Amino acid sequence: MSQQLTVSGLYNNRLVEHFITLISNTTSLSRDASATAVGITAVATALFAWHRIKSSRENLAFNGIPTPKGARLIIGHILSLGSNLPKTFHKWHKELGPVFRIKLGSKDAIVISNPALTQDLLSTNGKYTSNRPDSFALIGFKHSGNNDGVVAVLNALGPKRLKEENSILCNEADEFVDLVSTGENIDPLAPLMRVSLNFILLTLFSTRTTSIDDPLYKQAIHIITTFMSFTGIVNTAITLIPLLRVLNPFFSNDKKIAAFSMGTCKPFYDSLIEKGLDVDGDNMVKLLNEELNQGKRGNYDNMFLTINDMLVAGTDTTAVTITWAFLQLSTKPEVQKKIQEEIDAFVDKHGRVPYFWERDSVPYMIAVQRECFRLRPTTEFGVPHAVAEDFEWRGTLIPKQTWIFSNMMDAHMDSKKYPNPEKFDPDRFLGQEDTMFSSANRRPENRDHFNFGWGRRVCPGSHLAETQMFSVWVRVLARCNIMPAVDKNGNDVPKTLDTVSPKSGPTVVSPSPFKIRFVPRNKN
Ligand code: HEM
Repeated sequence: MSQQLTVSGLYNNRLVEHFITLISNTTSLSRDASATAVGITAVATALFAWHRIKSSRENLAFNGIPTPKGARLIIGHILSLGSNLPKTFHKWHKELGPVFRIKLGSKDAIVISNPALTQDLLSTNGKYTSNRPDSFALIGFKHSGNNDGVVAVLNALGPKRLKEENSILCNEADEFVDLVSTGENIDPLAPLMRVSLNFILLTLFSTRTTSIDDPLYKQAIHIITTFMSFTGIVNTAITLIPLLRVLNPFFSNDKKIAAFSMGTCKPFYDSLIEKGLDVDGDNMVKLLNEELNQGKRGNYDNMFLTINDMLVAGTDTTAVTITWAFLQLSTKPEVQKKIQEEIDAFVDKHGRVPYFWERDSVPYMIAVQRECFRLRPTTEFGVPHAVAEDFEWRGTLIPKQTWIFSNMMDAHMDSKKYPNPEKFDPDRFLGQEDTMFSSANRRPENRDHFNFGWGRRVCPGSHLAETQMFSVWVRVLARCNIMPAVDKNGNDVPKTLDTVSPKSGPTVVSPSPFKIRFVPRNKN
């Protein structure tokens, strides 16, 4: 026994030693002592080799990427994240630099803020960094790497097709203005969600909702917000704590989503698809069914993810972006006035407001849109990427399945790219005439902002989002002044980015409820 322990002692590893003692204690009871010694030595050698490989890999892994204090066994940094994630990450960036790593339950994650480094990690090394996390909740996102249906649909909805479909966007935007331009206090988020939702519903199924009380609206928004509630760093990380998953298998997001997908989403989508296939004229489900099912009716499971992707990724993103921007505009009458001068000049000449492809007639409005979007990103940390296989990045091994979050909040406050980043200064974007869509595919120094993500995963719906945002902005500002809400004595109750808190949790960060007014303009 003492001899065996001396052999194991060479390895200078308490765990291995303990393991060998354990085996030798049990085996030496029933076997010949020398055979046992050989067996134990073999096991110890194998364990030692495994341990050395593991520790040398661990030493190289994340070599040089700092990590904040406060990680605990099993839960990692979850308890240190706090309730205000952008603030916590900003503090960690200040302490540790533009790249740091954290543990979210059992998961390794990298948070990166510097745009040039993010470009290098997520675009130049996109071959390794373009997966989505296995356990990432959004079914559509999770599978769009393998199921490129949604990207195909969105490509089909490219600039040319969107020009043809422009009247749909304009009609929806006009209806929005008709509805809200009462001068009453109103929270614009729900009616703006309806604008985005209707466009997707009309394009896919040739149907639309008639109001925010329409059961179709309610059910669609229920599905979208439920999916969204499964996402977000903290929500997802908590479901990754192995112990909790063992105690309660339903703690796993996957199980919750699977139950929700089959029980709620499938019947909803099946019925929409059936109706979409029955109508006269073209729509996307007819094309999809032709392509995927050779036009056969009855089973549409293979269209489900594409449809879900479109609805979930395309509805609240755009609506939330416009809502944050209108909040910012509501306390900036002088900015609105300058935009309205541009729009009015166009209307005087052409008898109508400009379309998206005529955006060079409203350069100041475009610059203001970009500045609002910079100051309040729609997703604070993008949509996480996951590492597909171990790879070396700047002398550091980044292990397979590491998650990567790009910190949009900090990237948009980079004072080299955006001098005086805290200041609302649309002039910084004047002269950038290209679309956000083309800017999103440029090098970071030539990009306007980073809201549409990175590399191979860059948002395929950015053109649709931008066209829609344009239609709504131009129609609202042509007809209304956006003003603060008033209290019962008629006094303004101004709200700003500092006083309307973001609803933390899901990936898309919507504002807590707030009200503003759309007051019809008196052009004289
Ligand atoms: C202002 C509105 C929008 C914002 C801010 C936005 C932002 C994003 C971001 C940050 C990503 C992840 C990029 C990355 O992984 O690096 C993404 C992905 C995606 N977006 Fe958008 N998006 C918007 C509108 C839309 C619209 C209107 C659609 C289509 C209906 C859409 C469809 C998608 C899809 C399908 C993906 C997943 C792509 C993939 O995983 O390969 N998005 N979006």
